This record gives sequence, C-alpha cells and structure tokens, in this order.
Amino acid sequence: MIEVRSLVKRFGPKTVLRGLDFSVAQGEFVALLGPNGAGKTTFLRILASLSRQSLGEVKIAGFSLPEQSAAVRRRLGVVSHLPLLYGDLSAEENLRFYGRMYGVPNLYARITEVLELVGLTARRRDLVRTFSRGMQQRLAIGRAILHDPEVLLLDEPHTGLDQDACGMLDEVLRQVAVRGRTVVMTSHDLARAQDLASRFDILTRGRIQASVQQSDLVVDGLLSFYRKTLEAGASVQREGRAL
Ligand SMILES: Nc1ncnc2c1ncn2[C@@H]1O[C@H](COP(=O)(O)OP(=O)(O)OP(=O)(O)O)[C@@H](O)[C@H]1O
Repeated sequence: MIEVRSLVKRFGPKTVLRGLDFSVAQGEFVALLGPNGAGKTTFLRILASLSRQSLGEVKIAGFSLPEQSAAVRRRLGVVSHLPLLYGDLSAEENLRFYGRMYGVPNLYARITEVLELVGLTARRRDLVRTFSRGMQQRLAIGRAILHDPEVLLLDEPHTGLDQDACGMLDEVLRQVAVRGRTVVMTSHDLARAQDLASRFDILTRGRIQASVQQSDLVVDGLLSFYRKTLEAGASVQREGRAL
C-alpha cells in the first residue's frame, strides 16, 4: 500500500532524510518511532503530500507522489500537528465540507456517526474556534476517518488529548485496523504504540534503522528493542562507520 525508495529530504544545506526505504502492506499498523528531530514528521508530511521529497520514489496505493497527489489524497486520512479545521464553521459544517469534497455517501448519517465516535455530539453546531485544543484534535480525528480512507497517517495523535479522548482514539484506531485499513502513526508513547501497532519502525539519522513485528518482540518488549536500536546507532557513529 505504501512504497518508499531512496527518499531524501533536504532543507537548504541540511539533509533530514537520507535514502530512506519503507514499505507497508495493506492492513499493517506501523508505529513510527524515533528521537526528537529524527525526521518522523518530515517523512509523514511527504506521505501526506503536504511536502515534497528532494529525491526518491513515493507511492501510495500505486499512485506516485508528488505527481498524483489528488488521487493519493482521496485515499488518505491525515491527523497532523495542525488541526486543519475552519474556525468559523461548526463541527458539523467542517465535516460536511470535507465529506462533500470526498463524495462521502449518506453524509448526514456518517457525520452523526463520526461525531458520536469522537465524543462531540453535544458540540455539533458550535463554532470550532470556541473549541479547546483537545476538542479540535477530536474533530481532526473525525475528519480524518470521515471518508473511511484506505490509509490513515497520524502524527503523534494522542498529544493534547485527555485520558477519555486517548481511550476513544485507541478504540477508533482498533476499529480502523480490524477493518483492514493501513495505518502509520508516529509516537513517543512506546506503551501505547506497543498496544496498538502490528509493526514498529525506528527512524534515526534519516533512515529506518530497525523494524520489528509485534509477534517478534521478545519478553522485554518494545522499550528494550528501541533502546538497543538507538545504542547500536550511537556506537556505529562513535566508531565513525557509515550508517
Ligand atoms: N521547514 C523546515 N526547515 C528547516 N528544517 C526543518 C524544517 N522542518 C523540519 N526541519 C528539521 O528537520 C529535522 C527533523 O524534524 P522533524 O520535525 O521531522 O522531526 P521529528 O522526528 O518529527 O521530531 P519530534 O519527535 O520532535 O516531533 C529537524 O532537525 C528539524 O529542525
């Protein structure tokens, strides 16, 4: 469903992604992990067609980015750091706008269902600019799943959510996964990632340094795998070997 080859992203003289390869099959739920500044958001923004690669090949559902971004966007749901909502529209109007853009069938019923799912039924007709940050995040999640996209991309989606909302999001993500959708989610919350994802990829120094399936995690789990990957990368760098 997602194929990335030799991806390079530069910001001026700074190279953030250095020949990154990444491949995700339909129905996989990949947690993309890595330290601050590793390039996770940069990578996700390229997949979401919010930013262009400097070099390399990116394909989603067989469509190439950036050339076929319109076809890709129809198949994507995105939760990014910016909620990408219209403050002067109500929650319902925001969803109606996106729903029409994506040609969602039975839109009114679907909006009702999604608002219920994200716990915003009581705020349905309120303007989004009157929402708290967490409520905006809830609505952004609702917008991302409204058209039942084949691929869901989420950049630290639990940030800013209270305990209830985190539980709601986990439930939404489990439902999405059960229905065979493909998910890529960045996170710093290893426990939560371990609970949700089927695969864990660790991005450091501009590449995927290690990847492990949920079923292959040993007893001491994801935290140990994560630490070992970062330590191995650091010792390679100390010895001056090319990664
Ligand atoms: N528009 C930009 N211009 C210049 N540098 C940028 C830009 N966007 C990101 N960077 C740099 O790219 C690097 C990777 O940033 P990115 O936000 O992708 O990391 P991240 O892994 O998502 O980090 P975090 O875990 O802190 O969210 C950082 O050094 C950042 O300063």
